Amino acid sequence: MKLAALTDGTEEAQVTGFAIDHRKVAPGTVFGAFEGARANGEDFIEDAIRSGAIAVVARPGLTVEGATYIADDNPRERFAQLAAKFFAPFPDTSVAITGTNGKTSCVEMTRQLWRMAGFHAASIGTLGVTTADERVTTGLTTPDVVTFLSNVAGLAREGVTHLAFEASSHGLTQYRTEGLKVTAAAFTNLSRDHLDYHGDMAAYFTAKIRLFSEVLSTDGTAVVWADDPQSARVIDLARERGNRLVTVGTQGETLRLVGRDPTLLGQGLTIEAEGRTYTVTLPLIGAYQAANALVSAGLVIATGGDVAATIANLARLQPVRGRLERAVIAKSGAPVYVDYAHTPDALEAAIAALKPHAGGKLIVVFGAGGDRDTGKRETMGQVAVQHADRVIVTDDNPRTEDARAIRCDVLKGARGAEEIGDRRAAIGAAVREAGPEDIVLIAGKGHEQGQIVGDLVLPFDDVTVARECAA
Ligand SMILES: CC(=O)N[C@H]1[C@@H](OP(=O)(O)OP(=O)(O)OC[C@H]2O[C@@H](n3ccc(=O)[nH]c3=O)[C@H](O)[C@@H]2O)O[C@H](CO)[C@@H](O)[C@@H]1O[C@H](C)C(=O)N[C@@H](C)C(=O)N[C@H](CCC(=O)O)C(=O)O
Ligand SMILES: Nc1ncnc2c1ncn2[C@@H]1O[C@H](COP(=O)(O)OP(=O)(O)OP(=O)(O)O)[C@@H](O)[C@H]1O
Repeated sequence: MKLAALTDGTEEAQVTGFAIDHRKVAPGTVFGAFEGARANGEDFIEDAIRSGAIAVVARPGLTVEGATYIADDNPRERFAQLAAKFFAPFPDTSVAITGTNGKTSCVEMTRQLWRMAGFHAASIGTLGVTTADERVTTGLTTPDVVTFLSNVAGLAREGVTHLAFEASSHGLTQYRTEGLKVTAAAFTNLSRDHLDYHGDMAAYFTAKIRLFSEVLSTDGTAVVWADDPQSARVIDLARERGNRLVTVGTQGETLRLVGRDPTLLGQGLTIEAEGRTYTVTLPLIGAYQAANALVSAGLVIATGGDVAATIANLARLQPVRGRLERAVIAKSGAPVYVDYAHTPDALEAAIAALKPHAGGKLIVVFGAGGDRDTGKRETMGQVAVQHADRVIVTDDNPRTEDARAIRCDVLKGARGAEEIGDRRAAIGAAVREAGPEDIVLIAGKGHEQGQIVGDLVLPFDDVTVARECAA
């Protein structure tokens, strides 16, 4: 493709690709030079041109010699728009999910629900680029703009028509997904996070809400978890812009959750929609998984899905990897869950989610990582003993620290807890000793596949180990 086709100019040079890192520039590349948090891409313009860049997108006022200079007050946005023209076409239906928690769960569930409805669907997020056949990790929740747009185009070439992706606040601030038409956007919730990057809550919320104020197509639909205190602002914004609205939750109007009955293995949901009442058994547990399932159903309905069929399909949702994932049912009948919770808040949320489902004891196995925030260890111990009935403190990526010393820190807050350093032995004790009405929670690793000891990553998967212990 000629550069002129992208810029509407007259440049004859052939574009071969896009890059925002000068080390990835090849002959024919359009280079985006942006000021970042750690480095300034403008410092690498000359290197990029030496490597063959034919155009540079950057802020106005620079001296660029030897390549076409595309100056723009918002170079990240301009770069993304040009890259989108280069990489297009994309799937017809692309939806984005933002919020502090629940993004990964929602993209996974939305993809599953679309597939059940017969669409060729994919998702992009923390767990990677996922299709029916494979999952490829990118390392970020919202990949950088070139990785994102090239992957989305690749999915379209494979025949994917429906894409759900996570829009992190970093991704939104850095215009990583610009240029892709977003047909529906969902908001899950807002709580404190990432203030190191955004500065304060107002800036963080502004970053998130850009999904609705600028990224969502003006003829698109806003899907909102209406029970969150910040949802009113998203709803107001959607109304101001004339977007269609789908609201879900106990305060929702499109899908109103009027009943939730936790059982040992799932939860019955009663949902009012379009003047009818539906009941469905969600095979996932915890109030927030019900919330994520409803947001995902909202997205599917927002993109043309049938209301009754979508609600019925909730009964067939598979757990998201490492997110309150039921690994196995112990011989006694006790379900064993694996969750990624590795902070005090997340541990408390995971225990709170499971507690109403347990007729007997809630048994928690967890540890704290080495070479990381030491302050959270005692608090995690406190949270565990306060909310669970039996607590086993074990190892979780001790890294270069003494594993016993880490456990000791956790145990300072966890009076009455047991200590079993070896993670396999700890999981084994919990799984074998759980009674028929009990629930086991193995927290901390979720989808991760290793135990980091020193500089070594020893293969370790909580789900596999739980299954082996239950066999
Ligand atoms: C804070 C942040 O988001 N950083 C990301 C961002 O960096 P930045 O634009 O600030 O880049 P920088 O390192 O200051 O460099 C500026 C520019 O110079 C370029 N450069 C830099 C060095 C060089 O030698 N040559 C060169 O060309 C860089 O490619 C960049 O374009 O752009 C880089 C290239 O795309 C990303 O790799 C980098 O992600 C870092 C590794 C990261 O850890 N990001 C995390 C915080 C993140 O984005 N997380 C979110 C949210 C996760 C969540 O919700 O939990 C996510 O979406 O994953
Ligand atoms: N709707 C929700 N409301 C509150 N907490 C939630 C919700 N969904 C998930 N969580 C909590 O957040 C954790 C992470 O869930 P999930 O991975 O879906 O979120 P995320 O926004 O993608 O976060 P990350 O990018 O860190 O993976 C869960 O283990 C749970 O503790």
